[in-house]
Amino acid sequence: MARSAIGRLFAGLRCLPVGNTQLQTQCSRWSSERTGVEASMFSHKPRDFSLPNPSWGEEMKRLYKHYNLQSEEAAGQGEDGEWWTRLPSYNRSLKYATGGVYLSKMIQSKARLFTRNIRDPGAAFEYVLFFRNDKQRCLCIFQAGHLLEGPPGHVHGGAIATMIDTVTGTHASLLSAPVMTANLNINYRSPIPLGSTVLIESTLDKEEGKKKFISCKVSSTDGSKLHTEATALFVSISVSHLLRG
Ligand SMILES: CCCCCCCC(=O)SCCNC(=O)CCNC(=O)[C@H](O)C(C)(C)COP(=O)(O)OP(=O)(O)OC[C@H]1O[C@@H](n2cnc3c(N)ncnc32)[C@H](O)[C@@H]1OP(=O)(O)O
Repeated sequence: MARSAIGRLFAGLRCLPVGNTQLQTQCSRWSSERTGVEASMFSHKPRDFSLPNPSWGEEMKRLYKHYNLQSEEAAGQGEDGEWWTRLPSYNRSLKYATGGVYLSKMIQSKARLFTRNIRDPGAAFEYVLFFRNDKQRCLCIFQAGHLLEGPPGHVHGGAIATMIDTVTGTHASLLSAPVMTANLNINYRSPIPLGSTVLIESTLDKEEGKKKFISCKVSSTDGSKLHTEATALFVSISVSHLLRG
């Protein structure tokens, strides 16, 4: 399938070197023309926010180790797709992919990904995403920081929606970037305690032309409690759609 230029650029962004050969192999399939894009995007090596930091609690670290070990083992064996692959995560997009002919140069240079713009580690969104190609599933380990409070002691519904959009949006982007969220339906079943770690899992339900239907659930790490359920629709867009403003 032909990829749009901006699709290749998004793919290039996702495929920055992370020391994971499996991911790089996979990425080179997603983006056959990434050479040159990586080097020109950043003047220095960007921080990968999906790596552990001192704010991570025991449960976050335990789950990260569990899935990352599979990711590393798979990379070592040169296997592709049958294991979880950790997805790196950066806090900025390409300046010409931030969209909008009305953006000033100042705003373009300061634009940062919403979920990765708090300097204080652990204060807001701490998360790491893994992808399993054969099962078409994304899994996110999410630790909700103190700045995400909604009801006392619990996570804000908008913050939960943000994470669901992030996980399902990343999932849809892996299928065919670039995409935009057209519809997001959320059922909040039980509150998420602030500071806790939860699992967010997404599954591809079906693809229809430009449309990707993805479902998602947020649950406690032992699987005993369902916090949130959602369905999302993503629509593939063209370069001109982002540049329209
Ligand atoms: C790294 C972190 C990843 C995070 C990911 C975050 C992603 C986001 O949050 S994106 C920001 C929020 N989303 C937006 O701002 C999108 C605003 N909406 C739009 O730009 C457009 O309406 C857009 C792109 C969704 C669809 O427009 P367009 O490309 O013209 O598609 P269009 O031709 O109208 O529709 C295509 C198909 O989708 C369907 N569709 C479009 N919107 C909807 C909708 N809201 N509900 C149901 N179906 C819809 C149409 O019916 C059509 O179906 P079919 O092909 O069967 O006839």
